[in-house]
Amino acid sequence: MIEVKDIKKGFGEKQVLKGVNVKMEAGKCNLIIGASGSGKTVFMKCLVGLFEPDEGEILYNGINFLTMDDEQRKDIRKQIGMLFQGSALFDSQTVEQNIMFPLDMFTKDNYATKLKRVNEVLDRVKLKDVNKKFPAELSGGMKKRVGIARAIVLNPKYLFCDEPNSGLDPQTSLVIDKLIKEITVEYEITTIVNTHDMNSVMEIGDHIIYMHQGQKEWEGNNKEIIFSKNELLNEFIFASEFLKDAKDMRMLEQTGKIDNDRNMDEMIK
Ligand SMILES: Nc1ncnc2c1ncn2[C@@H]1O[C@H](COP(=O)(O)OP(=O)(O)OP(=O)(O)O)[C@@H](O)[C@H]1O
Repeated sequence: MIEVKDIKKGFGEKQVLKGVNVKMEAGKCNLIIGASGSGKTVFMKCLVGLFEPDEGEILYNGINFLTMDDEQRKDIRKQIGMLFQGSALFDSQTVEQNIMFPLDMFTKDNYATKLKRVNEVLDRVKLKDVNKKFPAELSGGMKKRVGIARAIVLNPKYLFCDEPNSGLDPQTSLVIDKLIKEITVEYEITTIVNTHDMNSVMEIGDHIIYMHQGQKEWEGNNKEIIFSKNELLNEFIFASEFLKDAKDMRMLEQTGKIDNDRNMDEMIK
């Protein structure tokens, strides 16, 4: 679990995070949503230690990340897997070398042990016969799977995903979302996803945090978001056709003008 207590972060005069409080539990996909510039990336960067907040606490399983010494921080970093936008694979390295990289960095295992682990995670993300391929030879969806395999190769307790669906078609996005969700549940990972993808919100949003101008404006799950009466959230949602349709459908249902749950269930499945 990650618990964030009242973190604030500014750059010069500009206050970007204005006191964010949130708890993100293990085994759940915690999605950060919000308009461009609302502070999602700054928030994520504070959580992983790329930015130092000006105030507040970030507790990793109860221990404050911000007051840890370098060794303790290194320990936490080992427990963090990261899936970057665009997968961020090393182009000049094979899939196997890409996934082995964190093992080379953080373990003293021999090659055979590392290869066994690489093959285990490749198997988990359902990729076959790609060990010796280079990223350029893979589709966008396959690259994401390699990115996920690399992010989980050290058995992380925490997984950070920055726009995991960027550049993917809707069908491939769905497959990647499901994979992230399955892995989160299976290995009890605390997963944090920064996303603009409203399909993801509905698909894997166990816990959705809506950021507005550096503050947590709303939180809830993918069922609750449909009923939310928060005006700022609704305004944000209504910019997305998909969620707007889902909300409209639910409202029609509630006013008795539609007596069919099936369509709605299909939409929010
Ligand atoms: N290193 C920095 N120095 C100064 N200002 C910054 C820095 N990083 C971010 N900001 C500012 O913080 C604000 C929030 O930026 P952030 O990148 O967190 O937004 P976001 O919600 O992630 O947006 P997007 O969805 O477009 O990625 C912006 O006004 C941005 O200009």
